[in-house]
Order: sequence, then C-alpha cells, then structure tokens
Amino acid sequence: MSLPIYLIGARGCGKTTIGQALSQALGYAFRDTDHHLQLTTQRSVAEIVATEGWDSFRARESESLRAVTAPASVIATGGGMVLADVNRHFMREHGQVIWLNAPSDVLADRLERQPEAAQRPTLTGRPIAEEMEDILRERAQLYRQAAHHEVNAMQAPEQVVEHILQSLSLARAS
Ligand SMILES: Nc1ncnc2c1ncn2[C@@H]1O[C@H](COP(=O)(O)OP(=O)(O)O)[C@@H](O)[C@H]1O
Ligand SMILES: O=C(O)C1=C[C@@H](OP(=O)(O)O)[C@@H](O)[C@H](O)C1
Ligand SMILES: [Mg+2]
Repeated sequence: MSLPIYLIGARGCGKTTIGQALSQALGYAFRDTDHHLQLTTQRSVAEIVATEGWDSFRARESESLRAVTAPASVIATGGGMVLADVNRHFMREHGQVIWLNAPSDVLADRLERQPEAAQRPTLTGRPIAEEMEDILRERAQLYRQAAHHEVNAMQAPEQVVEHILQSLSLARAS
C-alpha cells in the first residue's frame, strides 16, 4: 500500500503548488485540506474565520485532515495544521511527512506578490514580513517535530519535487 504524503510548512512555502506537481509525478491523487474545507462548507477560509473564529477553523481543518487521508495521495495541508499535537501525530502515523522550509523573507515576498486574501486572513494583524517572522519563530519547532524529511523550498518547483522524490526513495531504501 502506498502511504499518503503530507506536505507541511508555513504559508507560501508551496504546499499547494508543489503538491499538485508531486502528485502528477507519482500518479497519486492530490488533496488539499483547505480546498476540502472550502468545498464542504462552500465558504473561504477568510469567511469561516470571520464568522466562527480561528478556534472553529482549527477544529474544521483537523476534521478535513482525516477526511482527505487516503492511500496513494499527496495531501497539501494548511500552514497551521501542525499547531495541534493530535494532527502532528496523525500525519506521522498515517504517512510520510515532508516539511517545505524557506526563510520568512522569501515567504513574505511570495505572499506579497500573490496575497490570496480569501485563503489567508491575517494571523497576527502585523505587516506580512513581520508576521511571517513571528510565525516561523513560533512554528519551526513544530514543523521539525512533525516531519520525516525537510526539503529546501527556495528552489524552483521542479527541483523541490525532485528532492522530495529523492528523500522518499532514500527513506524506502533504508
Ligand atoms: N518553489 C517555488 N518557487 C517560486 N514560487 C513558488 C514556489 N512554490 C510556490 N510558489 C508561489 O508561492 C505562492 C504560494 O504558493 P502555495 O502553493 O499557495 O503555498 P502554500 O500552499 O504553502 O501556502 C504562489 O504564488 C506560488 O506560485
Ligand atoms: O498558516 C496558517 O495558519 C494558515 C495557512 C493557510 O494555508 P496555506 O499555508 O496553504 O496558505 C490556511 O490554512 C489558513 O489561512 C491558515
Ligand atoms: Mg496552500
């Protein structure tokens, strides 16, 4: 059985973009926990957060993680999926977890170019460069704990995919 592959990391690291390319390279299904949430609620992340608050969004995204988990799938998670211990344990137990890591200035630069406000309401109320610095400081340890493999997300998408494939085959061989 081919275990699911979970992509984790902060906003803008490329989980959704790389996840689609990786799923094609492997012939796996592609799932995204935020897309699943959007489809099942018919609301954007920003709408859910505005009407129900972040705690409710976090509960919904945990459900979404369980709902999309299936063999032979690449699963792009939301950047905050690792905040809950149960989600970190769930991903590690059910599949291979890849952390797409990039420094906060690279992430902020990508998010400034392509903000996608409906997908990414502010987390701290601070300007984006400061927000990403704060978020990485707070979460880096959680991404590290959850991940089986860390991949440099600053490279071009094709190279990121290639490095994920390499880490996975190394993992299989060992
Ligand atoms: N490796 C990369 N190099 C350059 N730009 C990237 C890369 N990965 C993603 N991006 C861009 O960064 C933005 C956020 O990507 P996305 O896949 O939505 O990230 P995430 O799902 O992790 O928040 C998009 O505009 C995307 O085109
Ligand atoms: O970092 C976060 O807490 C979040 C990241 C977003 O997903 P992406 O990482 O795909 O942007 C989305 O789940 C939500 O806005 C919360
Ligand atoms: Mg995404």
